[in-house]
Amino acid sequence: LLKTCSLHGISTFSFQTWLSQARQSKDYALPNSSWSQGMMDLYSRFLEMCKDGTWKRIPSYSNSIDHIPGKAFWCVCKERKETRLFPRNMDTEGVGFEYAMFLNPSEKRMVCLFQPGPYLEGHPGFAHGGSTATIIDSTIGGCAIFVAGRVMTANLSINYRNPIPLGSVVLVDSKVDQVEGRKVFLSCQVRSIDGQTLHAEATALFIRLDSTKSLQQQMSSQ
Ligand SMILES: CCCCCCCCCC(=O)SCCNC(=O)CCNC(=O)[C@H](O)C(C)(C)COP(=O)(O)OP(=O)(O)OC[C@H]1O[C@@H](n2cnc3c(N)ncnc32)[C@H](O)[C@@H]1OP(=O)(O)O
Repeated sequence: LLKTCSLHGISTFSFQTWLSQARQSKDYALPNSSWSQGMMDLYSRFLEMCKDGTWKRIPSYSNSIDHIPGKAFWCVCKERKETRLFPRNMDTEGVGFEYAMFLNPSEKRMVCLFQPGPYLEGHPGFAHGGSTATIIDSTIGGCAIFVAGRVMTANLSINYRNPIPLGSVVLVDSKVDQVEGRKVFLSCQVRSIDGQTLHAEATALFIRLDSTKSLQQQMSSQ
């Protein structure tokens, strides 16, 4: 029997159930030697806030399926061993997307600590806008999935305000603003650690894929 919990009236899989499903895979959201002191300090600060249960650290895997609560339902193909979650597609630590996410369920909020590496370069010394879009989509998407279940990005609108230096650490802060039927509206800001520099801000629309059944009902009927 699947355990579920209710988040502001929305049925979601229990965090523990999902964790136990994904426990065999390598977790890439743990500190490694490429993380700067700023990244480590921010990570420690959020870990501290996890102690009373307000925030939850979100593990990160190289295969997309491992991220999905109730992954058996999502997995329309049998095995996808050759695929990789896009932001986890580089084997060398520190060269691409280094990131760790934390979820605040009661605020319907997901934050992502992001350190862009040298292979994400756009203009010399700065992160490519597409890499910024990727980390925003992943953070907002993770937030939407945890709050609403099976969703896909329908619209993502980004205003780039200040370039992100490669090797710096930024905080991607996203939240669900509104849920209207199958539509989940979210917003996001990307800021420097000290909060003084706004790098980007975004709004997004995600669509819940099954209009008739909750995830709980879908899993129960399998
Ligand atoms: C922990 C980390 C986890 C990792 C997270 C990774 C997240 C990554 C997320 C992604 O990048 S997903 C990949 C990019 N997205 C896609 O490829 C989606 C492609 N589009 C589709 O598959 C479909 O268009 C979609 C599922 C989004 C919607 O199709 P549906 O047929 O289910 O919906 P429909 O067209 O019936 O529209 C439902 C409602 O949404 C509205 N809608 C749909 N698309 C819209 C749009 N683009 N803009 C505004 N409104 C939109 C539509 O008007 C309608 O409103 P009403 O109910 O009021 O009539």
